[in-house]
Amino acid sequence: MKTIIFYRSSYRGNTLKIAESMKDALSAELVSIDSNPSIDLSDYDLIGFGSAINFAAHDIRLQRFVSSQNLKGKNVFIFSTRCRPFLGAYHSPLKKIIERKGGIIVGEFSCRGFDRTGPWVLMDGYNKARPNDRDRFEARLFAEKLRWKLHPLALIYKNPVTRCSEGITMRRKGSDIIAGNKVVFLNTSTCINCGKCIKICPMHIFALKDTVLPTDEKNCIQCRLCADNCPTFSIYIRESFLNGLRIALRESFSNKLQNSYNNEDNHH
Ligand SMILES: Cc1cc2nc3c(=O)[nH]c(=O)nc-3n(C[C@H](O)[C@H](O)[C@H](O)COP(=O)(O)O)c2cc1C
Repeated sequence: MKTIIFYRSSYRGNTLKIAESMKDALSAELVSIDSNPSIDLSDYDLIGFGSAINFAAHDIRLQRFVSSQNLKGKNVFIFSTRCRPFLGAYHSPLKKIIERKGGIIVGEFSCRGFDRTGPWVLMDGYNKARPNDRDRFEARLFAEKLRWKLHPLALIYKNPVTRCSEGITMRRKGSDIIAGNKVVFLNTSTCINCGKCIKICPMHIFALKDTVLPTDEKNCIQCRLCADNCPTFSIYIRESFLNGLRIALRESFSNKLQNSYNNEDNHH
């Protein structure tokens, strides 16, 4: 599926982070509209447009760029980063332009982005460190889902095949498959089974069954070595107070964590 993503990310590069995650998942070309691109879109099966929300709508330059394109019959998705916790009608102006140009909107995505303008200066910025790993993970899932939705065999083949092996909780999110349950989330659609996480995890929570899976996530200590070293950003660790508590209890009242750490042969 030939895909191109146009973006503008002029404030902090927030939207670019999201665009890059989508680019990877869709094997897309990524083009900044600041380079004044003049590209014939007739060859493309899917076209993405994304920017910050600036004053309750997509960046005005992106809106103008979209207005100048011929999108007749084209599948289009849009995305944004924004400061406000909820999206509301922020996407409406761009959606109207796309519809006017004959495009078909097949998906939309938005997440929060760091903002240190206006009142947020007082607290040295709002949405600190956003988009974060989870936002990028969600962006990839969104893109994967689009890929499946637009697959020529999508009607017959409604969900991607699960590469599940016994004993692993599989969580369905839309049509994407995530292995793991509460702590370690592995996007099996994007995982390339390189085994880097198996090698790097000090707690030996990953194992190669038919494919790489987090088989022992209860022993995860949230060190993030796996997520930070995953070449396809397919791992997300849910850091939470409860998980911190679980680790502390396991460490204090049993030697399960120590055993897992010491057991070099565990699951390899
Ligand atoms: C000039 C300006 C106007 C903005 N207006 C809004 C707004 O109306 N609503 C909102 O939620 N965020 C608003 N923001 C926050 C940006 O949408 C947010 O920081 C975004 O992630 C920036 O993305 P970028 O780094 O890709 O440009 C505004 C930021 C700037 C700089």
